[in-house]
Parts: sequence; C-alpha cells; structure tokens
Amino acid sequence: MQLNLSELTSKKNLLAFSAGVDSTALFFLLKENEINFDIAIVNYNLREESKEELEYAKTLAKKHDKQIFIKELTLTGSNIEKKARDIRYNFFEEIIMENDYDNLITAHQLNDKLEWFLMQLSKGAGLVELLGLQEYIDKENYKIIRPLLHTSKQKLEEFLKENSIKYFVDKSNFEDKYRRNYFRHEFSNRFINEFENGVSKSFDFLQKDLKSLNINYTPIFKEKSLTIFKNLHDENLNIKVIDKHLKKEGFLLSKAQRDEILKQQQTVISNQVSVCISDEFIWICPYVIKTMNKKFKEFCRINKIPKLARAYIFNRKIDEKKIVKTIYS
Ligand SMILES: Nc1ncnc2c1ncn2[C@@H]1O[C@H](COP(=O)(O)OP(=O)(O)OP(=O)(O)O)[C@@H](O)[C@H]1O
Repeated sequence: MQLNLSELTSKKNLLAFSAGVDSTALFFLLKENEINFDIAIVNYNLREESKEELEYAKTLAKKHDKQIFIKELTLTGSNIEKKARDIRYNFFEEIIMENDYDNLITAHQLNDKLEWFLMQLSKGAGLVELLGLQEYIDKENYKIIRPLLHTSKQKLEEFLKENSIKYFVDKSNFEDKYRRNYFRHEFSNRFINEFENGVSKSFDFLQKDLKSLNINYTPIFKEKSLTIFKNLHDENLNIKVIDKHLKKEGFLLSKAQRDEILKQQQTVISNQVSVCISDEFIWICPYVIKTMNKKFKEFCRINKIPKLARAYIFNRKIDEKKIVKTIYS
C-alpha cells in the first residue's frame, strides 16, 4: 500500500475516526507504521448503528491506549451533509487548539479523490478545483494530512478482511441521495477497481502540472484588510488569486465583475472592495473615500501604490513605508 507518512513521524497527530472502512483501516495502518496519534469522533445520531460505532471507537481507543475526543449531538433539518462537515471541522479545530496537535489526519482515499474530481467536472471547473482534495493543506496552526489519497477503497477493505478487523459500513452511502453518491455508485468505484494505477498516476501528473503553474495564493503583505499579492502576469492566474481571496472574505465575484477587474486593472466592486492590478502586485482592500495629505499622496505616487488603495491605507493608519519595504524586498 502506498502511504506517505513522513509528515506524521514524531508529530502530535489527531485522526478523524468514523469507524467506517477508511478510517478504521487508517487507524491500524498508522499503528503498523508506529505513528503516534489520538482519535476524534462525532456522533450525529442520524443512524441506529452510530451508537455502536461510537462504542467501537471507545473500545479501540482503550485497547490501544489512545486518547479519544467525542462530540455527540442530534442533527436534524436540511443540508445535513454540510452541517455535519462544519460541525466536524469546528470540533477538530477546537481539540487541536486546546491540545496543541500538529496534524489532523483524515481517511479520504483514491475513490474520494475521483468522486471529488467528477463532481467538480460536472459543475464546470478548472485544474485547481478539480484537484481540490489535496494530500496536504497548511492551516494557520496545523496541517490537514490525507495519507490514503493513493489507495483505493477496495485495497483498504482487503486489508481489513485479511487482518480480521471489524469496521462499519455507512448505510447512508448506499442511498443515492446526494450527488456524490451518484458518482460513487454509478461510476467511480467500478472505474477505480479497473484502473486504479492509471488513475493514481494521472492525479500525480496533474498535481505536477498544477505545481508548474506556480499559483501563489500566499499574500506578500497583509495588514488589517489590506492584502497584497504578487502579480502573476497571467490574467487567468491573477483572477484565480483574486477570486479565491475574496471568496474567503465572503465575497463572490460574478463573471461580469471578473471581466471588469481584468479590463480596468483598477476597479471598485459593488462599491465596497478596491481591486488593483499594478505592474508588480495585486492590491485588495475595502473601498474608502478620504482626504489625504500631500506628502502621503506623493509617497504613494513615487512608490506606485495604486490610487484606489491609498485612502484605505491612510484611513487605517497602515504604515506605508512598511508596505513598500516589505513588497519591494
Ligand atoms: N463522524 C465522524 N467523526 C470523525 N471523523 C469523521 C466523521 N465522518 C467523517 N470523518 C473523517 O472524514 C473523512 C471523510 O469522510 P466522508 O467521506 O464521510 O466525509 P466527506 O463528506 O468527504 O467530508 P469532508 O470531505 O468534508 O471531510 C473520514 O475518512 C474520516 O477521517
């Protein structure tokens, strides 16, 4: 089985454990590879078996001397999948902050990666979105690591059966209720069973292509609500960076707004956000009107701080010399 565990060695790891095929297999694979970890489980009380699953998690934790973090609730209403995910990740973050974990490990596998890919493909997506399920994600205070992304569900099932390890099958996955399950049952499981190696290799090639595009989503300067990125000198990449940043801030750009940004290079979106693409940088900040003194304006002109970003910098007293020093260094 192809597992990349190097990032987990000698670290404090938390495994998101659901007692299903994937996370049960991962539990034992981590043990087999002498990786230290504790577990966290959320019981939404959506299914009768969830109580047994929780009991199983407790038993495993006790037997293998792991700490276990449990959240119990009764989930109701609509949009269950999203609600469950939000609750789950918030719970994991709380545990990580309170207990100083380095990594959150989830048991997503190759079938999940293809399902994600197909779901994005069905909606209309580019390379970044198609490859959205990533092996490593850097969060502010920890990493999310998915060591099973090269391993098929079938292989994990075989591993569990060969070693007579108990696991639970999530029945909700059998109802073609959600779009993802349509892809799972109609297509991706059969496809992976037949072409596992090719699919895994293709994802690696695509990942390398994505890396070559060198899309840098990390700002080179951030203070208050002013964010500055490097100009990537490619319209498609620049708009991706802007789009992603604004999405994170809760601002969804329309196609017309994206076109406007690229056409004007300096523009105000919905009377709220200034977006400026200068020769070397992309500047994003709230749109503000403010009278500025001559000295400040002159400094901005000389140092190519775009007009639409100036009032915000002045108003919020962000040190303009510090900006210039940082971005030109
Ligand atoms: N109830 C749960 N408690 C703890 N961990 C869970 C739970 N459900 C899922 N996980 C973790 O998340 C992984 C993915 O689970 P699943 O495929 O069911 O979720 P998903 O809808 O793809 O969620 P997401 O992609 O948002 O993590 C599991 O392998 C497991 O590591």
